[in-house]
Amino acid sequence: MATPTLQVALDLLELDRAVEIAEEAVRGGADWIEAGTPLIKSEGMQAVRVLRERFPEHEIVADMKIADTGAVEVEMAAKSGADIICILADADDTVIAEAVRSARKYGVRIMADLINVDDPVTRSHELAKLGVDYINAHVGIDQQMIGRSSLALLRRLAGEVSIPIAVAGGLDAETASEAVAAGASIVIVGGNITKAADVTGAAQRIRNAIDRPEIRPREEESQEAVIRRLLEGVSAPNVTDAMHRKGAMADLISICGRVKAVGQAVTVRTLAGDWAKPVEAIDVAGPGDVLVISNEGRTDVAPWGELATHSARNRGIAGIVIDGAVRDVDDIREMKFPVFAKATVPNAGEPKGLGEINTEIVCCGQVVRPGDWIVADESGVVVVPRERAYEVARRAMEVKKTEERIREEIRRGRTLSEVAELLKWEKRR
Ligand SMILES: O=C(CO)[C@H](O)[C@H](O)COP(=O)(O)O
Repeated sequence: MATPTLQVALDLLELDRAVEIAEEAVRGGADWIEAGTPLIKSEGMQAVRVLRERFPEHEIVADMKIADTGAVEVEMAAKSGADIICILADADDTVIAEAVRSARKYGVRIMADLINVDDPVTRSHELAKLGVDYINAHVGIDQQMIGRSSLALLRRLAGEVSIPIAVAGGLDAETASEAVAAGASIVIVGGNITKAADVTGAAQRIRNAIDRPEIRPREEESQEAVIRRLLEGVSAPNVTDAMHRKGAMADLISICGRVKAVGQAVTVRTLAGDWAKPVEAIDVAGPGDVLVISNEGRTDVAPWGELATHSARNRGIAGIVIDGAVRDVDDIREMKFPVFAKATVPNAGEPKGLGEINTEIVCCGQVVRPGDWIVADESGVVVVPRERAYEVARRAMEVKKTEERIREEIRRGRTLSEVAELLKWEKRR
């Protein structure tokens, strides 16, 4: 078997950063360098020209995702220095044929990207007949976030397609290894190299994995377990970033400081100071749940205190969120239990039993339904609608990874404004 090719996809907006990351990735063993679609949209063909100039010995891939005017776009990329140019596999045959004719004229190759193609096997046969050089079994970044897998797509194609197959979409060292074992000759990796603080190390790990592919048995994980694992690995700010700055509850503080709670909501609506329903909800909730209590936003009377916290902890409850006040703060702090409240106040109310458990509530400005996911840490509390939990958890993890590289660049001496090119990206109107 020929050595698989490792292609690093530079899906950034800033050319200087992209070049620096490419240099580090090449040191880690990347063979081909891709000007990713966002980079091309941000910097135009200059991105391809600069990469060509800086990496004369490497193949440069221009991920144009061509949908129309195949000849013109191939010509642009070829004249800028690309060796391989990407086209959408579901572009019309007229576009593909023109792109291929143009590619032959300029001595470059065409890679067809199967993103969103309904019948990838039939389309791959057609593309091969049209003269395309490579097929890319690609699951796009947004599609990955809802759980679609590039490996599953690759496995449908393996053995069916006569031209070399590339694979792309959320690959890491483990899945890259599986991709080679499943028949990929080109492994395309974006975020899991380019977002790493140590880009060279990340590329090296993937290089080793594809040079010596091995399949390790995977443990099946339920979707709920995946969501929990991902959310436990990110912060509340990562989560609201992933939700376009939505979902954060207002005015809450962490009573015990640096603690974290992740879990599905058991909701409680109670009347000011009536602590019967909050305490009954401890018995309704299971291990790993978060009690979210709406107390009419009142901060002059506490429906929660030390004994309730003790009981919740015994039951394995992950945390408590109260649209109101708590008391016995010194004891709760000793327990280091995740309690988030608006205020502290010494007086309790009475257990009258008014209110309800597990209905939709509004807590600190956010609608919370039973089963919605809660992520709470020292920055505050975020609600994730249960039907979007998997996607948001995946996106939050991507936010965290992106920050890892930015943090590294700041550590090396750039300002945040420089890294993000804030002046360039100020909104014009
Ligand atoms: O073409 C792309 C997105 O449309 C990406 O370059 C491709 O998906 C590889 O990046 P990642 O490994 O982060 O998925």
